[in-house]
Amino acid sequence: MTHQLPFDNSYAHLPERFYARVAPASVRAPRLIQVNAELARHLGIDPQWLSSPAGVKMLAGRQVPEAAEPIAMAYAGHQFGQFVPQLGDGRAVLLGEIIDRDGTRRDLQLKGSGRTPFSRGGDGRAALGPVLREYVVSEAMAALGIPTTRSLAAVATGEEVARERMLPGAVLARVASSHVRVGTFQFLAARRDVDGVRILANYVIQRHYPEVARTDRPYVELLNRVVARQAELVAKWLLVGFIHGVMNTDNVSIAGETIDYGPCAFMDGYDPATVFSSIDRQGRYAYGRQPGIAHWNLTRLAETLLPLIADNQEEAVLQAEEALAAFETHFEAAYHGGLLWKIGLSGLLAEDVALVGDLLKTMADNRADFTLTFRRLCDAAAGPEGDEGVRALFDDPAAYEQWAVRWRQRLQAEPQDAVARRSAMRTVNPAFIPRNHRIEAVIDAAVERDDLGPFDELVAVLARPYEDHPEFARYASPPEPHERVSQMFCGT
Ligand SMILES: Nc1ncnc2c1ncn2[C@@H]1O[C@H](COP(=O)(O)OP(=O)(O)OP(=O)(O)O)[C@@H](O)[C@H]1O
Repeated sequence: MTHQLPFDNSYAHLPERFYARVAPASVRAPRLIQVNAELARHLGIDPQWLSSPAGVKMLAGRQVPEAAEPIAMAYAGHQFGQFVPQLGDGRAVLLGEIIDRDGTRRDLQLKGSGRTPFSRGGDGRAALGPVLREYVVSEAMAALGIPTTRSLAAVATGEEVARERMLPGAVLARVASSHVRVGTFQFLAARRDVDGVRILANYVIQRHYPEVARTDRPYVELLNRVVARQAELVAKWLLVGFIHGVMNTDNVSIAGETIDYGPCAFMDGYDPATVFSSIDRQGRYAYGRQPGIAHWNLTRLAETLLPLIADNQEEAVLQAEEALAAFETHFEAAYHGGLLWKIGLSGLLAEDVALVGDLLKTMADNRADFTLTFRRLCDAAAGPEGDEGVRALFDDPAAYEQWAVRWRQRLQAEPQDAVARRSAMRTVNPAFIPRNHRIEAVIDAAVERDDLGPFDELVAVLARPYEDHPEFARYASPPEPHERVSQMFCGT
């Protein structure tokens, strides 16, 4: 373990037009909120050092480590369908890259660490609430097995930020397999910088998809890989009831990780039209629209790659369209396959898609809690004595019972030991998700009472989401009517 961070940087050596060199702003009185010790060790960083005054200074941007080459990355993006040619890290600084224990290159970025040349009118800061939200949800996603950026640490800055009112400020140390976004390609393409797009594409291939370098059509193969990863990612979101909330092209990671936990939320009662973001008035990013939006975003990526795919425009378009068309196949396979696992089936028969579709429809009609329904189905799969728990989640219990008759018949066609089936189902149906009302309570305690106890506890519960923790059963429950959070502000 070294006290010097083992940086090994690559992005900062790309052409200077891809980013701006910056220094994180110094903050007055940094105070550690949390260090993710396991992740630190995985990166070869001593968690004790990271928690020490020297480590906290680094996390707060007060002391830049020797081998760091801090930069703010440039990017553009379609925000709610509107193209903005110049966004970029307005409040984030990429300190450098670290090769982790598995040999994977990871970015270490400070989010909320001050103004950069891309800040536009913003203050470059982050408020404590959104930092805690991103920490909780990104770590929960990782524990659920969903590709995501990670949270290495959070520090309070001891300074206030001006939002709808004055709020305590914080910085999040975020780790990602890279921060290259669809918007990074768009930034270069919008400037007709084909050479830049090629350099970026080659960089991404080398970093994330080295296998395509040896193919005859590396750029269309790159598109194929990104399409497949995004399709699988969105399927995984749907399978746990996750709503990203702000699927702008600047929030689509080329590496296929979930990035930017702004107005995100997990559904309680199942309803595919659910929207949480207060600024998403049209429901553009509703739960059920996420696959279509992902495809739309990937089409924007494809447009930037056309000049690299083929000299002949028509030929390039044909190849790109073929790559984009594969989205649906990847998505359907991942989504339907995942749903079947969730109801205890591994083979796919023709009628299975309808069977699981009817369950979802019944859940929607009855506003059944998404997470609890599937978790309790694990017990019901072991025998009808488990039905009671599921039935109780439906306004009309008979609707569930009718479905369960068909389900049991279908289960019999795939004989399996009841205990084994229940155990297998419990590995894909979490008991704990970061429910919105719980996150709000954590933020409220931290911001209003300077009490981080609820945050620590929630992070600990969500680290093992597939296990029962009877002492934390209250975290598994949906909100009571008075606890329900129906809207999320983009609150930054
Ligand atoms: N307080 C702020 N000061 C300066 N720029 C900001 C601020 N808040 C957001 N931005 C910039 O506005 C754009 C959109 O913000 P958004 O909230 O989607 O991103 P973010 O949460 O800051 O970053 P990321 O996507 O890296 O998680 C980004 O370019 C971001 O850097």
